Amino acid sequence: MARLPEGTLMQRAATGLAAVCADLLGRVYGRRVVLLVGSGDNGGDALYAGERLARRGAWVGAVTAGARTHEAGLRALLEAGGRVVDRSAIAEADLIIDGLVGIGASGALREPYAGLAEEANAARGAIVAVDVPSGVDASSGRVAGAAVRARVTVTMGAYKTGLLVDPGAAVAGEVELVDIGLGAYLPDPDVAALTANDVDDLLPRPGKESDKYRRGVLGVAAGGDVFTGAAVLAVGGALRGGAGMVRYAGRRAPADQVRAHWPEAVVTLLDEPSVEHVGRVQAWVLGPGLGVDRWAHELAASVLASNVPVLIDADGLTLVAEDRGLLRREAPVLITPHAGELARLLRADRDDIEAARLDHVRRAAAELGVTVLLKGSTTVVAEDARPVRVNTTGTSWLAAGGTGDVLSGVAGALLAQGLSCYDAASCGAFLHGLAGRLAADGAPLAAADVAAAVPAAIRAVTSAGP
Ligand SMILES: NC(=O)C1=CN([C@@H]2O[C@H](COP(=O)(O)OP(=O)(O)OC[C@H]3O[C@@H](n4cnc5c(N)ncnc54)[C@H](O)[C@@H]3O)[C@@H](O)[C@H]2O)[C@H](O)CC1
Ligand SMILES: [K+]
Repeated sequence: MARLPEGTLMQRAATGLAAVCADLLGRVYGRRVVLLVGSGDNGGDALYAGERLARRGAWVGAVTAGARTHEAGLRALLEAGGRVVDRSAIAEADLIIDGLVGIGASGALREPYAGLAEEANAARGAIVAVDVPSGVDASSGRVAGAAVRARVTVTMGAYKTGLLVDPGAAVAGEVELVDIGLGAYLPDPDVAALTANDVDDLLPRPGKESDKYRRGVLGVAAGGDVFTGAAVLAVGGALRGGAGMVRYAGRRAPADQVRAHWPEAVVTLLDEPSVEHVGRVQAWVLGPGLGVDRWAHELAASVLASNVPVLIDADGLTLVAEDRGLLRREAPVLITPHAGELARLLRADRDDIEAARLDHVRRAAAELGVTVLLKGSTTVVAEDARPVRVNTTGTSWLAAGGTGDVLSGVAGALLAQGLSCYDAASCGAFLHGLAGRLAADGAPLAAADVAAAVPAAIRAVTSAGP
């Protein structure tokens, strides 16, 4: 990389930051801006942005929180007409710029930083965080104590992992990237996010020589006498996810429901808990609504005895948590737990998993020797020796019963079409999240709407262009 004069990167960062703040304020002249300034370069960014806003006529006050303050930045602010103020100014601000700490932070915010973060959160002014909201660990999204809750985070050079993964993502607000000319030098090589173009490249498409068998046949072993709907939703996801054919295998009640909803599916009514006579499939989805009784356990063992990839979800995960030996097989396994299910599998605490999702998803992949898709407000996919893929689509409206069953069907269909567990899981999560957004469009959705919106999501990634 060519050498840049000292301070150039910070000037670029401050210019981008000031532009976002000015946009948010609408009119800059006469508005009150308070800077929370820590002792490092994060505070420097805030001071130089404050200088720019002061030159445009804003009243700018800096609350200096650290033992030291970025000297040149403070001088620039004072020369532009800004001032140092005490913390009582926070409550009256139209805009608060959080420059307490950035990527140089370690551990929970100490005082007076923690108290300042709380005061800013309680104030009426919008908060713009510099690089990351202070209190969020930039490399993992962990929040160990107090954290700033930003309206917008202006991040420098590259998206930090902590802005994509909860709980960090939840307090980052809208994330604006400022290109400071570092290109691809900053991103964490252990974390990646698929773009629409990546998904477009990975998605299997039927060719001239395709027929329903060659496109990929998915087996679905799901649903029981209690949860018949899970079977219907998983099959629906699979049909919309592009499986050439779906073979459903199960008990009477769910089988009747699947037949009624999906005449396209080939239904085998099981008298015995075995899939031996179901016919050839290229992958299985095992578990949604299956139950956890002896019959379900035997059916799970029969599916896992096959030599094709298996996606395990919901009750299937409870069964393998009780009998981890079921996971010992040659063919690949993809598990799709939420935090509670992963807690049972790892004999860990659910809250610990929620607080450090990246660490736990990596640990699960390594310890269990399978691909892991951890569901939640940010879905993450891990496989040993690969970067964790963080899903960037999705919406809070997807937190609704049955949406996980649809995801199983979509990702299972991609497995049956020949994608690896890693790609099927991450493309499945991407499409499912996008389908959720399209289906919700700002209002509640039902899981069946998500399955119905999967083709529109596929069309959207296809037309995203290079
Ligand atoms: N890296 C780049 O190319 C650019 C970075 N920019 C900005 O600079 C910050 C990183 O600055 P740095 O000085 O390294 O660290 P911080 O300002 O994040 O914080 C260090 C400072 O804070 C104290 N501290 C650490 N942890 C805590 C804590 N838990 N509680 C209280 N105080 C804490 C520590 O003692 C240090 O004094 C980066 O984020 C960008 O904003 C520029 O944009 C230019 C390019
Ligand atoms: K910050």
